[in-house]
Amino acid sequence: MNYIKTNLILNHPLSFWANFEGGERFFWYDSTQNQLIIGCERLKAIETPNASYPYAFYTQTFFNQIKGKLWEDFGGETLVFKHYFVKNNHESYMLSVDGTPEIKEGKFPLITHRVTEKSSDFGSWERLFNKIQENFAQHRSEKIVASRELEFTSDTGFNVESILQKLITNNPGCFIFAYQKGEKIFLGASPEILVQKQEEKILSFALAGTMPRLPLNDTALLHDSKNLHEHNIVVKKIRQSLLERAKRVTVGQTGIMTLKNVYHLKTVLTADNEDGSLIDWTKHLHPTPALGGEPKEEALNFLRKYETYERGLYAAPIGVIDAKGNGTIVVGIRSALIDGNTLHAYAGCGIVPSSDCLDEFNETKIKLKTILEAL
Ligand SMILES: C=C(O[C@H]1C=CC=C(C(=O)O)[C@@H]1O)C(=O)O
Repeated sequence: MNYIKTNLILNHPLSFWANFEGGERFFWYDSTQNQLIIGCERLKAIETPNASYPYAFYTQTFFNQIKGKLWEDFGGETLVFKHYFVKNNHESYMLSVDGTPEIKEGKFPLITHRVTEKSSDFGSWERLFNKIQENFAQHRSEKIVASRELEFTSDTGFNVESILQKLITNNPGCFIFAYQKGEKIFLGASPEILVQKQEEKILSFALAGTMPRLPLNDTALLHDSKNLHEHNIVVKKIRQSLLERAKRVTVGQTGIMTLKNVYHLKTVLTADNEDGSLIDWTKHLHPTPALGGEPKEEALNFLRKYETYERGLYAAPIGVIDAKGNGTIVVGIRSALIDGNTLHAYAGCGIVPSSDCLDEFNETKIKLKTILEAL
């Protein structure tokens, strides 16, 4: 495809996004590299990212099949767009395949949304938690990542530009994403790389094990047996999955990732890519036991049966792939789906036999703050 490149300096990069109001569009900000990519107006869905398109936007739903109306026809495609805006430390430009649109500068004030929570049901969490403990008692699995969906409404609707700005400010070190199709927008700030490909180098984060960000918890987390167990299941599984396709795999030292409200245990794994595209690797790794459980199939069957709502793109692969096939796929956690005046927020946590029901419930509440503090 013949994309025309035009230098474009914007006072506010969201002006590009806002210019395509109501259309299909995606937003991607990698704060680790200070790189922003916005794509607007679907050109088409493609099978394999290739040199014809500067960037492809990839989403894969958590489960292969979608249940219910909310997530119907939303995600599960590799999309290329007619117009892109790219900004990094060196350049700021637009790429367009279909004429060069005029971009008007906009103003993007920060809004404080007044939201009402539909209900926060500890009873249903407790039932799910107890079912998981039964599953452990029957030796069917060793870890299951349970989640919650919460509904918030706002009489005035949701101002996506304001939410995105707050997500960026509040979450250094994270990947800020938004995908709009029709009336619905999925957005969030994920700290977790599922797989990153840079030529022949493959990288994946084992990110699991959490404590609230309070003094001394960073060191406590490194020595907490429940969290280390939860974490090591993920390290072991990702290492094994990488070894199935790569000869040399390196497991880094386990350390702490510090986020606005929580500490996580984090281990970086790297491998040499012998063959396989970023999408092949994504399909091979998803879901790690940081999002699904161990063993994978048992956890997936369990979650399908006992979680009462559809996960859609929550905890599922989402990211950007460039023309050379390099890119980053994160997992869509610390996220929400906005549908008109309703926002569905998601948060989960890894459950192991020694987990405590109330502690884990409280952990999901802290993780939900990523979204709630951006409203
Ligand atoms: C599933 C989520 O978090 C995962 C990522 C980091 C730490 C996690 C944990 O400690 O349970 C989860 O595995 C979520 O935020 O919804």
